[in-house]
Amino acid sequence: MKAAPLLQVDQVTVRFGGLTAIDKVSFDVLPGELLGLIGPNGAGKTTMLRAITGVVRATEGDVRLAGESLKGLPIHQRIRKGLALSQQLVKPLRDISVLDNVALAAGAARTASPLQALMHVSQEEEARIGREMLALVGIAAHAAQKPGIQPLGVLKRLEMARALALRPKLLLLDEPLAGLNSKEAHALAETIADINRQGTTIVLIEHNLGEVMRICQRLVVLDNGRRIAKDVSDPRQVMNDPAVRAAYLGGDTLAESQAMQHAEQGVRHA
Ligand SMILES: Nc1ncnc2c1ncn2[C@@H]1O[C@H](COP(=O)(O)OP(=O)(O)OP(=O)(O)O)[C@@H](O)[C@H]1O
Repeated sequence: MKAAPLLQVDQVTVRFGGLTAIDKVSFDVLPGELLGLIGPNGAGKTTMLRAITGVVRATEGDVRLAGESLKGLPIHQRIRKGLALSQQLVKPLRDISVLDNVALAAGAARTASPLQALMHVSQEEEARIGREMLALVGIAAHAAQKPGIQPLGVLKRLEMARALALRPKLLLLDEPLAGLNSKEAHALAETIADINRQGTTIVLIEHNLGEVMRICQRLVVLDNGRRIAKDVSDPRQVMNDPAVRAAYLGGDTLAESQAMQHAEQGVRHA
């Protein structure tokens, strides 16, 4: 029997004034999955993540986590229910250590505000979770250092560790590989696959299609706010779908043709 979906996005529409950024999009995420959410620039990927986490309100439709509707819930309550978003822009607290940044997030998972998290009694437990998460994302050696001196690759991993410290049922990753060179991107993609193998369900937004196809089990493709491409079991087949090729190549921007190149390299190397 097929497992019940962990996340159900049901006919979600998001409008900004006259612009429809998401148009009646539906998809499910199964427990344990690593699902890629892809599409060319402006397709609506980030808006979809924001609608899931409650940063923007869906104009229509519903999002359910473990069967429970999130309609009307503010961001912090959605986090309590098991969502965590790791953002593209990395913004750690610069004056405390890498470990304390993660421990603070672990505390915030159990209290209502960052201030309460700071004063939380079981700081040892939070530090333990912090160390565990830093090891999981591969930056345990940086625990005592300040974020200010860390390269982007480490900061991206720190951002991921902070999201994981919330012990989410579902981790949403918004372009984690952006700005990294190909070697760093490959290594971080491997870490994301590892996090998934160790039990975290993940939705990954990413333009680096080679890495997406290497690590994702299934893809949802957006274009102009709509879902395109059939649901196929092999993500590498998705790039053969004429609608997907047209969506990526139709824009004719450098980024999009690079995306296709990445995809083709990914298929060759897989
Ligand atoms: N807060 C907002 N107000 C008005 N329009 C918005 C807002 N956020 C996004 N949009 C518009 O919604 C559409 C989808 O944008 P979105 O950022 O979700 O796309 P994306 O697929 O994440 O793109 P990219 O890959 O370039 O990050 C775009 O036309 C964008 O200009």
